[in-house]
Amino acid sequence: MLSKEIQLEVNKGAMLPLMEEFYTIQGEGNHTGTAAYFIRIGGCDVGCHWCDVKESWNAELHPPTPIENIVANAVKYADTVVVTGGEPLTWDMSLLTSKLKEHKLKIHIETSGAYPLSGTWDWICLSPKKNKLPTQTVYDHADELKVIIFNKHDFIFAEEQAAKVNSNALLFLQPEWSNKEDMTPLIVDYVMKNPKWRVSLQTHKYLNIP
Ligand SMILES: C[S@@+](CC[C@H](N)C(=O)[O-])C[C@H]1O[C@@H](n2cnc3c(N)ncnc32)[C@H](O)[C@@H]1O
Ligand SMILES: Nc1nc2[nH]cc(C(=O)O)c2c(=O)[nH]1
Ligand code: SF4
Ligand SMILES: [Mg+2]
Repeated sequence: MLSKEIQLEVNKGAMLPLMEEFYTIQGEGNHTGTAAYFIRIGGCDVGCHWCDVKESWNAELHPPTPIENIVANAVKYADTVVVTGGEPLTWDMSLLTSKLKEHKLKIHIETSGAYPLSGTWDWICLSPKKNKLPTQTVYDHADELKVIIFNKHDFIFAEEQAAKVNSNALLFLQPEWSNKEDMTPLIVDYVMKNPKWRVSLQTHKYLNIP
């Protein structure tokens, strides 16, 4: 149990349950291959059965950390920060993103969109989930839509989500990692037949980097 004072700071977004921070190469989506500092914030109740960071789900396992400390680390490494989780929009991202902007960092988010958009972002990657569909604000502001393909039905879900996202969003299909041998060939065929989509791979896993 957090003390009342700390809980209030977390509610404001002045402290956040930090799981890990690491400097690496963005492995997925439009910015694949580019250096970025990742900030992984704990807490997610979406419950994807194939989630590759289930350790992030329980926010209580991750220490409430002042955003000043998070920002002080980020500025040492890169000019681009990727905020991920867990589900970062569980929390109010306004204070974190305004502090990062004071240091002129480019700020990207990886989100399921399950909660309303908070914070100010240079790039929003929306990866929608069937269990808890995105809120309208995230569909409206997403820069890229990245749908995970675990089975054939997910192509139908991908088209439904593409119809909901704003018309400027870039469209990506990404194989679910444990099923990639079966799904990647289907994605390749699909993108050749439907070239508005692009292939996204989790390249950091092939490179054995975080
Ligand atoms: C771990 S999530 C954290 C951010 C946010 N909760 C979300 O789902 O977008 C980061 C990205 O990894 C993707 N992802 C998670 N598990 C995956 C898996 N097993 N295979 C492929 N992509 C996965 C998510 O869809 C999301 O795009
Ligand atoms: N290298 C690398 N790229 C990523 N892109 C999105 C990630 C995430 O977990 O949000 C991720 C990650 O965990 N590692
Ligand atoms: S929404 Fe993201 S963090 Fe949450 S369970 Fe799904 S993939 Fe994992
Ligand atoms: Mg990841």
